[in-house]
Amino acid sequence: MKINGTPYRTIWLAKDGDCVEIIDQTKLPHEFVTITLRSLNDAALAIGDMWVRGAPLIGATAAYGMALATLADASDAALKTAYDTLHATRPTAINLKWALDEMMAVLSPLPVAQRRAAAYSRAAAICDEDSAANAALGEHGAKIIAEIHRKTGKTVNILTHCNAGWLATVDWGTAIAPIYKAFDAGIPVHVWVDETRPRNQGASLTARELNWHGVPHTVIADNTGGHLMQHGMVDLCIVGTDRTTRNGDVCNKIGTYLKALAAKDNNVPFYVGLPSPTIDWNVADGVKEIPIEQRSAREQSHIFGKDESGKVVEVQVTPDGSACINYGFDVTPARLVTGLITERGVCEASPAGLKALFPERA
Ligand SMILES: CSC[C@@H](O)[C@@H](O)C(=O)COP(=O)(O)O
Repeated sequence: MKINGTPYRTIWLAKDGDCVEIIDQTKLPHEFVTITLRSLNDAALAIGDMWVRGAPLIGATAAYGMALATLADASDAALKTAYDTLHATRPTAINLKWALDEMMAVLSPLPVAQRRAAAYSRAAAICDEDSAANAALGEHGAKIIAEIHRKTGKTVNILTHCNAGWLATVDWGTAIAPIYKAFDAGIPVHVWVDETRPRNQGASLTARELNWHGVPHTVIADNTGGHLMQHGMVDLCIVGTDRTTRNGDVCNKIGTYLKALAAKDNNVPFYVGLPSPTIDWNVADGVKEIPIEQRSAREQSHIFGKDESGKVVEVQVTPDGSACINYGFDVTPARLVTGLITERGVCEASPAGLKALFPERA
């Protein structure tokens, strides 16, 4: 996507052909800074400390992390260390394991001397595949938005949670890709952006990228969505996901479940955008089986923002001594999901729906 007319992806190979460049998302929305990753450990830090985040981008960064590891050592033992190091960074997004497994499947059978070139080639392909899948799911999802506009003749109001735009992927985004495609096709849209405490990915990242693209949007406190839905101010919800089970349960940023409940109560369609590497075919019951990341309590007790002088500062919002807990994700059961928007089309959030689109996985 473009930033002030310049096309960007969220991750790309540096000019030297070895290092990898990323956008430091911890600095957004106030500063645009890129970081050069030079080693396996840099890639692991980038994922763990959320310089990059969002399930597809976590996967792409892990793939390049494996490639960076081969610069130092491409032996079987070194690959295993790289796999384990990267896999331990964040537990919930299945794209991480998917990308690592893809890399291992390509690298393990090769002689050590051929692994480095093969690793860079597969990592680049994973990035291209993610971009293409998201563009395709965007086209499918845009048809849903277009249909609502055809029926109402009015601006389509879409609520989204967290950041599932191009910053969360290699390009295009998942939940936001349909919005970009609809907007670019001239359909009038307006996005309600949940701020998404505690890390504020909505307020800082979704708002930032919608703003870059010129898409009309309004940032709301996380608790506002239900009220808007009761008053007919939301035509549909679209969110992303970090892991969707073969039954269609959707794990996504904490607070997604409450939005799905409110949507159900108000007959607002609730869609989920996802490229197929986000489907965990090994898991059926999302509530029971998906590991939910718990991050530092400091992300709950403190908040970053820009002060009057333009300096970015961190302030404490809770009293000294109050305990905080920070669950990163929750699971929305399939029964609350209207449909899954994938690169192959839209399906019901159910085993049958997913099997129909991905018969080779049945
Ligand atoms: C296209 S991204 C889908 C999800 O990864 C996104 O909605 C999300 O929850 C990201 O969480 P984050 O903790 O910022 O990595």
